[in-house]
Parts: sequence; C-alpha cells; structure tokens
Amino acid sequence: MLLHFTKMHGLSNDFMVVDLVTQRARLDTERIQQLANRHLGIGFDQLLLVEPPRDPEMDFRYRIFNADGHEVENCGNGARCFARFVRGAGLTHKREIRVETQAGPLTLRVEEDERVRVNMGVPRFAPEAVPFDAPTDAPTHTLEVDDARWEIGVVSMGNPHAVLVVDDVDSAPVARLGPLIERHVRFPRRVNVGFLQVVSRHEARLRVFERGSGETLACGTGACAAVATGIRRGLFESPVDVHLPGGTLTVEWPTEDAPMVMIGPATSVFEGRIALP
Ligand SMILES: N[C@H](CCC[C@H](N)C(=O)O)C(=O)O
Repeated sequence: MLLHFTKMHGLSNDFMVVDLVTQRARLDTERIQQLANRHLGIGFDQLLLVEPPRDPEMDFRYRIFNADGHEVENCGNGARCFARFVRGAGLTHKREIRVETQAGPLTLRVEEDERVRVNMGVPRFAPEAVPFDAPTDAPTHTLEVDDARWEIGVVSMGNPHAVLVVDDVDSAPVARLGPLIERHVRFPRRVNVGFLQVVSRHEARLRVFERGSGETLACGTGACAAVATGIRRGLFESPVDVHLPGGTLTVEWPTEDAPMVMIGPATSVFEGRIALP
C-alpha cells in the first residue's frame, strides 16, 4: 500500500505527519525506526499520527512516536504542526482545535498570522508525575553523573524533562551528558535533557538532548520545561523568549497554578507517498 504523508517542522524539529483519519496503516516499532532513518527512510525526529478522537468532546487524537519507534506522551513543536496540518488537509476548518494525547487534552489555536498558540497544561513537579526517583519536589535535585554532581530542575510537561543551567549553551557537554542523563537510573522512563543558559529575566538560550531522538534543533516541551524549572528557581519572569538552535519560542506562565502557553511557527516542507508492505 502507498502511505501518504507530509513532512513538517517546528523550528527545524522535524516530523513525518500521517493522516489516519482518511487512511489506514499499521506502523509498528521496527517500521517507525526504518521510516525515521535519515539515509534509508524518510528521516524525522518524531512521527505524528492524526487519528479520530476516542472522546467525542475532542476533535482529534494526536499520537507521537520518537525516532526510536517508541510512543511518547507529548510533543510541543509537533502540536503546532498538527494544528496547521489538520486545517491544511481540510480535516477541520476550526482555528481552536482540541486534541487528546497520552498526556491528556491539549488546546491548539491557529492565530491570524498562522503561528500556533498551544495550551501546554500546568507543569507538574511531583517526582511521581515525571517519573523521577526523589524524596521531594524541590526546585533542584543533585544528580551524580559521570563522576560529577549536577544540579537539575525536574518537571513533567506530560513528558519527562531534566534541565541543567550552563554558562554557555554553545560549549555545553550535550553529546556527553545528554545520553548519560537520558538513561539515568533515577528516571525509570528515561528523560529529555535541557541545557539552559540564562540571558535575562525574560530571555533564555537552550539546547535539548531528546529522549529517543538525540539532540534536536528545537524542543517545544523542552522550552516549557526550561521556563517552568527556571521560574521555580527564581531565574525568570513570564513571558520568556527561548532561543533554540532552530529558532525562538515564546513561553508564558503567569502563575504557578496556571497552564503554560507556548507560541511559535509550524512549517510544511513537502508531501510524499511511501510504499509499505
Ligand atoms: N522526545 C520527546 C518527545 C518529543 C518532544 C519534542 N520534540 C517537543 O517539541 O516537545 C520525549 O521523548 O518525551
């Protein structure tokens, strides 16, 4: 069978988007790994599946798979691409779109300028919500990695994030520390790892070593995690512009019990078809 897909990106975090409302396909872990391969397949950081909702209150079901083929709870850059995809594909004409994810409901709003505003929900710091092995939800935790002790912020944006503050993201040990923290024993479901440089109270630079995909050029939930842990550590005030290698996201979090809002672009690159056995 021929599977139709659209290649998209959010600040260079790239996705294969598949409409499973009007198509049928079974994509198992091995097949997703093959499709993610940048030499032998299509190549992407994540696969996004558009499915009919199970909850009648929702417009769509939004499923996310990392390049390693495993399904995950949330993807912020993907949510923006999802919103623009379903409108571009004529699956909805709404500007405010409600989607169900593994992490719960998300509200996506396509603005007049085609940027997308995503209500990312309330960040959760309780260790059991991440999950993370720690006695309390303190603003920072000490993690022993590579014979050194690192102070990290830990938060769930639906998916797990650990955030380290560094002096300069350009020289941060992303390639060395990223994989070690991603698979650290205290994170039973692994973790996304953010390397955060504080520029001012309203500005940050960030690189993210993503769980299941490696370093990406942008990470939406990572930007939210950096702001959430940063505000809790007294480093930022809302709103915060987060500069990632692929571009800038604006993150708003007016009070600790309020939902976090992320605003940014979403871009379609090409449409394609690929033969599946
Ligand atoms: N690697 C993430 C999923 C994709 C998140 C990222 N691409 C974003 O924009 O939020 C995880 O395993 O939780």
